[in-house]
Amino acid sequence: MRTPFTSEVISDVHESSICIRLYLDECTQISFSGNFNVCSLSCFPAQGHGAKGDNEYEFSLEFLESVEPQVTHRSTQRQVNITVRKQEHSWWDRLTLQERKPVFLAPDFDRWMEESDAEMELRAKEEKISKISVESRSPKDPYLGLKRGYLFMYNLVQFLGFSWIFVNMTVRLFILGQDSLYDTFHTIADMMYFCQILAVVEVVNPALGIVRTGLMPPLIQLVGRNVILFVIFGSLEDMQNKAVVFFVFYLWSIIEIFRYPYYMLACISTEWTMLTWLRYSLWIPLYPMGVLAEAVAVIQSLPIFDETRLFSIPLPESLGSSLSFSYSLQIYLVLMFLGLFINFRHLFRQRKRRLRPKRRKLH
Ligand SMILES: CCCCCCCCCCCCC/C=C/C(=O)SCCNC(=O)CCNC(=O)[C@H](O)C(C)(C)COP(=O)(O)OP(=O)(O)OC[C@H]1O[C@@H](n2cnc3c(N)ncnc32)[C@H](O)[C@@H]1OP(=O)(O)O
Repeated sequence: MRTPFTSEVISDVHESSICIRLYLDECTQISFSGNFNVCSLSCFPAQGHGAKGDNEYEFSLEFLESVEPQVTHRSTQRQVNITVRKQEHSWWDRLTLQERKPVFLAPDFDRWMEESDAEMELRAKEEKISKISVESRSPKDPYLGLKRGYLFMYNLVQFLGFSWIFVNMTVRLFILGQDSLYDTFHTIADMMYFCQILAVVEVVNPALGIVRTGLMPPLIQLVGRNVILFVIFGSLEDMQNKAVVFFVFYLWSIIEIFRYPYYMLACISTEWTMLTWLRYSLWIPLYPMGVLAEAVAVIQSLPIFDETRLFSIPLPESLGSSLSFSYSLQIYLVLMFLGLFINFRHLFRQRKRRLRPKRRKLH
């Protein structure tokens, strides 16, 4: 008697069954004959026909617990798959009675299942079924192609805009060194104005149901950035040649050169794992750094607003001449950290949802 396999038998274990795969050596055809034993000791006798003629083959395994006598098997030219049903549906600590597994036996970890995997698998199946039933109940959107085309173009334009900003700032930093920090505004502001005005679309999109996300996080981001860009930098010439402009613009642009391509791929139902990871991870250091840089800009602008009285609110003479805009900005400083907290929590949830490990595919 010989074993029908070359070097190893691969097996995988599920709650209710075991699948054993034999990789055939000289056999081109193999058929199992006779009955397989009940209880835990199973003999697998077979007749094979191959290059070396007809041969009898056999191997045996003593399973940890009892198995059903009926065994199903399917043969191809390269391998035989034997499925053995467990008598009781339960999770086994190991496959064989003997603690050391036979040398010819190797687990197939791609298909191996443990109790926790099975639960995950069940949950994934339930989620899939409920998704399919929701999809089948909701009518197909006739404007889907149009919406996707519009979003793709929007994201492309933003990606090009922010890439231009990022590349321009990086090149200038390399060529001019520290000097480049002080005239960022004059070289970059027009493009940043364009991108940030266009970003109004990001609040309009969820409001019109074009993208399925909350209104608040993009609104906080839009208002937050535009206050800094238009009110702090745009209206105060004294702020425009400060180094903080460089840090604010650079931090904004780094996140966007990953976020917009991610959205572009989403529009064509494509996903690159690395890009998804970057989109949902880079914000962890960048968002607090960005808000910190913005807070520095606000703090630096306070004495300038006090001095210039720009945007100050006129008061009745009895209360003094006017209320400096710097008071509003001090309240805004508190709101900024509240906004950071709301968006950080939102992005953290999004990250958990998007980077959830994908379930292993079985069979
Ligand atoms: C009432 C107003 C109060 C104002 C108070 C003011 C206080 C302000 C203080 C805050 C200051 C913040 C200023 C900002 C600073 C910085 O930017 S610092 C630099 C670093 N910044 C970041 O890291 C933030 C980057 N921004 C974002 O991540 C987002 O813009 C977001 C608004 C924070 C979250 O976006 P959201 O769209 O909700 O999440 P996503 O996971 O990205 O998308 C959800 C789904 O929607 C789809 N989608 C969204 N947009 C698009 C699009 N343009 N095109 C295509 N698809 C889009 C996306 O694919 C997701 O779909 P699913 O995957 O199917 O869920």
